[in-house]
Amino acid sequence: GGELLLNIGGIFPIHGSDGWQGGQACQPAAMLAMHDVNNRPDLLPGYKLNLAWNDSLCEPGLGAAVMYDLLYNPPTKLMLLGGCSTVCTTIGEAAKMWNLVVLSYGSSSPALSDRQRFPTFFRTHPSATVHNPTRIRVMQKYNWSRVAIIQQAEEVFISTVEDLEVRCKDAGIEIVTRQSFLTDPTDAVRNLKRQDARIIVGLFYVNAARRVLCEIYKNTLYGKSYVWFFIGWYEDNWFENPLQEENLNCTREEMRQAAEGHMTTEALMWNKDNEKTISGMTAGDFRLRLNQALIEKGYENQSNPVGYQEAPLAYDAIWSVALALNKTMERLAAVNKSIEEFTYTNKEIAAELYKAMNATQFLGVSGRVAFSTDGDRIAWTQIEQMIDGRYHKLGYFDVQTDNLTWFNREQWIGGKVPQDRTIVRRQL
Ligand SMILES: CC1(C)CO[C@@H](CC(=O)O)CN1
Repeated sequence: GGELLLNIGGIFPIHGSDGWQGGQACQPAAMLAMHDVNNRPDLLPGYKLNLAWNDSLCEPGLGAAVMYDLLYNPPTKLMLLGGCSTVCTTIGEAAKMWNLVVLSYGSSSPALSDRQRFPTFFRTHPSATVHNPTRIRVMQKYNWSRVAIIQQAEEVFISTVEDLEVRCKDAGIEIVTRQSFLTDPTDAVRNLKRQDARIIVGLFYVNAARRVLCEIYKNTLYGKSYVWFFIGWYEDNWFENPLQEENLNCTREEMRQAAEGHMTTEALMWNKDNEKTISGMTAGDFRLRLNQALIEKGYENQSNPVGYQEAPLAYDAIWSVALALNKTMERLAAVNKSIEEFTYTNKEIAAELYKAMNATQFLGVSGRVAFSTDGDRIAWTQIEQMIDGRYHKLGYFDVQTDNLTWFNREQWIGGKVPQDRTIVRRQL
């Protein structure tokens, strides 16, 4: 009691049906962090962090209205917390008019790495381009220098492929063909077959992935001569889901056959379970507390809510805000200034808040939290392979140290690594 409040605004995608409703698990995770940072006597002494938030439904227009409501109503907010990519591209571009740092726990769009458009934007959620150095590293491990790409025509995948093309060129890896489709992948997959593609990177949302997989089966673009790279954040049994409802004319067994052996890449969002983090919790401890919080919110099976996977990113986002505010208050005190002087036109304090956020470095429940100069989360990735219908961890990759941890668990049909092209044997 009696402490002054440090106010921040929050925008969470909770309801709605478009995009990602990750606020369902991320808002409860953020509240756990609010409780924890406010119970730390060494953080924000004399103050309490206060989060005023509302639901964006992952709709940019509504997200903008929520932001205006937060900014045009007292008290002054020191920073904004954002959710999905579509909302953050709106909020992130507008925030500079109020000199506000925006920190997102749930946006993967590569477009958000543009410091010209988003000068004060940071994210604890890595960009979708985080997969690309990992894909290249695995290709190099198996000497694959001739690959193909197939993607859904969505902004996030278009900009991810552009980044992948640049990296392939730098690595001397030839892209024999790049196929894209809007909703029906039939022609795109058939063209892959025609071009004799063997090592193929596929970028699409999970419902499109099921359609691609069925086409893979029908074109026999699977088995010992092919390697597919899919995205790793689909739900585990994603290819056994409602095949009838999406009028896929492949049986469960055919989908399993086509899926056997494919590899996936994804960003690590949960730290190794046994490591103590800045809050004193391990990621395992956090999981238990999150599950309890979700049960209290009425989610009977705690992994039910959207955003469960990303919850550590929201928890660590609040810690990032608290640490940045703490550092800013110390630096202002040293020149006899106070954070209470902050207004939406005070560029000096805004610059201090930006510098503090930019320098963030701590071990959170989502792993090491640090930002690139573009405000992007620097994250580890993990590589898995579908073996006998189940995902097996093959290894981890840390792009910062170019360190690939490999468990040698991969399995190839016939025990031979697939080739990236047809080998023509000269008749002696
Ligand atoms: C890994 C995923 C599902 C990618 O999309 C993010 C949502 C978004 O980018 O809008 C949430 N996390």
